[in-house]
Amino acid sequence: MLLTIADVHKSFPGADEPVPVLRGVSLTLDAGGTLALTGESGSGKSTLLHIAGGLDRADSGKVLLLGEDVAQMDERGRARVRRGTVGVVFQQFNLIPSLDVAANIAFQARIAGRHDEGWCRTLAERMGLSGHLSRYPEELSGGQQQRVAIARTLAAKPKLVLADEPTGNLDETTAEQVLSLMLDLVTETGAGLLMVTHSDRLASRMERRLHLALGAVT
Ligand SMILES: Nc1ncnc2c1ncn2[C@@H]1O[C@H](COP(=O)(O)OP(=O)(O)OP(=O)(O)O)[C@@H](O)[C@H]1O
Repeated sequence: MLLTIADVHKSFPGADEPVPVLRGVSLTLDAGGTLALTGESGSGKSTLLHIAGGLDRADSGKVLLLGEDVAQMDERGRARVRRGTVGVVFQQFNLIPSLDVAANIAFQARIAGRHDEGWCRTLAERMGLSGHLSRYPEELSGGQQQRVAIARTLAAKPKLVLADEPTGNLDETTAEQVLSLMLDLVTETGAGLLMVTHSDRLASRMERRLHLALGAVT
């Protein structure tokens, strides 16, 4: 199993007392599997995604990433697991404005020590970015920028891809196209994908779907 989350609880500090955000959430994700996470605004989707990838820590429960319990790790341990296993795609593309497309795509893989020029070229081709490699992010459309962001994440060959509304800033047609590319590539690389989305249509493209309401799976 790639990811196992078992009975995870998480609260954030409130004005008087801690506010529970996740109340005993469990899920599993296989390598090569795709899981959509839906739910109302504030239901805890992003919090769960962050905990799944070791970006934040659960108060209690288990978060097993390839068998290692991330929930019990300190910040250093979680950072090691993140670098080795996890790739994140955000709604805001978060590209580096001073780097061209080729350098943006290679950036995370270089940091992780897993840069592979051939794989970067393949990703750029598959994402329809080959003709834009020496352009800068500000010279690209939103859909192109998000394709760069996805290529950058996949360039580091993550085993778990976490995506927080990755197409939330795109129009519906572009969103569908970008999601198709991401799903193809994730499936081909054998990674698992956990994606937060507000869109029923996009969620229906994933193998499984989990709905959160008030911090619990319904
Ligand atoms: N760092 C934080 N400190 C305090 N409260 C937080 C923090 N992060 C999230 N919350 C609170 O936790 C709740 C769940 O937030 P979360 O972002 O996980 O929801 P979401 O389902 O992803 O919402 P949206 O769809 O609007 O992005 C919200 O009430 C939010 O205000």
